[in-house]
Amino acid sequence: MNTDQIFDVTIIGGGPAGLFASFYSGLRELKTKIIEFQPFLGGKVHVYPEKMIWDVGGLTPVTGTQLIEQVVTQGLTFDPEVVLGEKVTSLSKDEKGQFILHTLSGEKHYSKTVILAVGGGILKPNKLCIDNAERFEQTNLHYSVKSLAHFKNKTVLISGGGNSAIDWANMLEPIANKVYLTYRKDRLNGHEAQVTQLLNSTVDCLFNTTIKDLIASSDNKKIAKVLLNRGENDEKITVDIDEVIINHGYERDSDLLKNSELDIAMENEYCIAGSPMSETSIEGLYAAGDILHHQGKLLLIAGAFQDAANAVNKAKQYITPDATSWGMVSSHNDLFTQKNHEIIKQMYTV
Ligand SMILES: Cc1cc2nc3c(=O)[nH]c(=O)nc-3n(C[C@H](O)[C@H](O)[C@H](O)COP(=O)(O)OP(=O)(O)OC[C@H]3O[C@@H](n4cnc5c(N)ncnc54)[C@H](O)[C@@H]3O)c2cc1C
Repeated sequence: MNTDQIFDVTIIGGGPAGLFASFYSGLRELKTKIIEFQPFLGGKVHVYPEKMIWDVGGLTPVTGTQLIEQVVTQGLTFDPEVVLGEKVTSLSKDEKGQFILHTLSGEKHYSKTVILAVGGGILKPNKLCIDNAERFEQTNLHYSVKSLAHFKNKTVLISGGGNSAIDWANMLEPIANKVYLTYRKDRLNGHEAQVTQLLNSTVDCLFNTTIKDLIASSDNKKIAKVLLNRGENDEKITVDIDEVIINHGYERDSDLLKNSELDIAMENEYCIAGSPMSETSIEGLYAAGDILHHQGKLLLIAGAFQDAANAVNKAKQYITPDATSWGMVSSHNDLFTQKNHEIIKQMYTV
């Protein structure tokens, strides 16, 4: 990879916002690069691959996995350069006003404009604070649910009392043999309807308990039992389990914004204070998706798409001031003539 090339637009983050920005940037005929920390594209949706998503306009309910497939395919329509497994650590501008993106690997990337689509930063699940717990991560200790089928007819213990833990408990209840929920407090901390559903279900809620120890199977490969402590008297409870799911929230790595020498106006510790047109306080630097706050913000994937298109349109006009303020709609856009031709041919070829 030649990182000396100057791109028109470099998008940091390959979630829904970054991928739609990539598609739209291609539609506006901008030379585009995406840099993503994870070894895969799709962003935070990977946290909930099997959940149903209903509120993306024009899509009947899709699973997280199906949405990822769609946004990745769309995002790659115009063959952007994609750099995976790379963390952008800071941003600066050179004397010509071009952006330099500094990365953890030491590579530098150069761009006329940058779109920050970094969501809430790099998400790392808070791990279970038990010595050597990580050895079970290859077998039956999970920090997310990748496949509901994996838990079919199993005895599952979920640790956590927030929305995600409650959600997984409700989703796994009809599939698993038995679901336990351990939570350190005496009351759950989730949406009312979901909490009511959980409390009226067969899920066994073990309030005021915390995981004290993981007891291994005889071959030492899996967790066989979980030892819980209850309340101030340290009452001990042992639960036989097949699978353990930990949902203790996420640590956010937002080093990029903290380390950058550009004075990017922030709304709070995590969100960029931008305009409804996705502009930031820095010329040529735009933002889209969860990272961006503005007056008309819709904190949904649907809102991320609008931010992304606005960011690209602004980038286009920054580079070419007399360019139109938005791109030609796709149904009339000549860019798609060849692609449409191929699709129609496939549709009508028996
Ligand atoms: C459990 C759950 C359920 C949800 N359900 C829905 C729903 O039903 N409908 C809905 O509309 N929304 C839902 N959301 C919210 C939705 O997932 C987010 O709004 C959406 O993912 C935001 O997209 P994004 O591209 O802004 O950020 P993200 O999806 O967070 O993507 C940001 C990407 O940037 C990368 N990145 C961050 N920092 C760097 C860096 N320094 N260098 C390189 N890469 C970096 C990250 O690795 C990540 O891949 C849900 C969220 C959760 C957690």
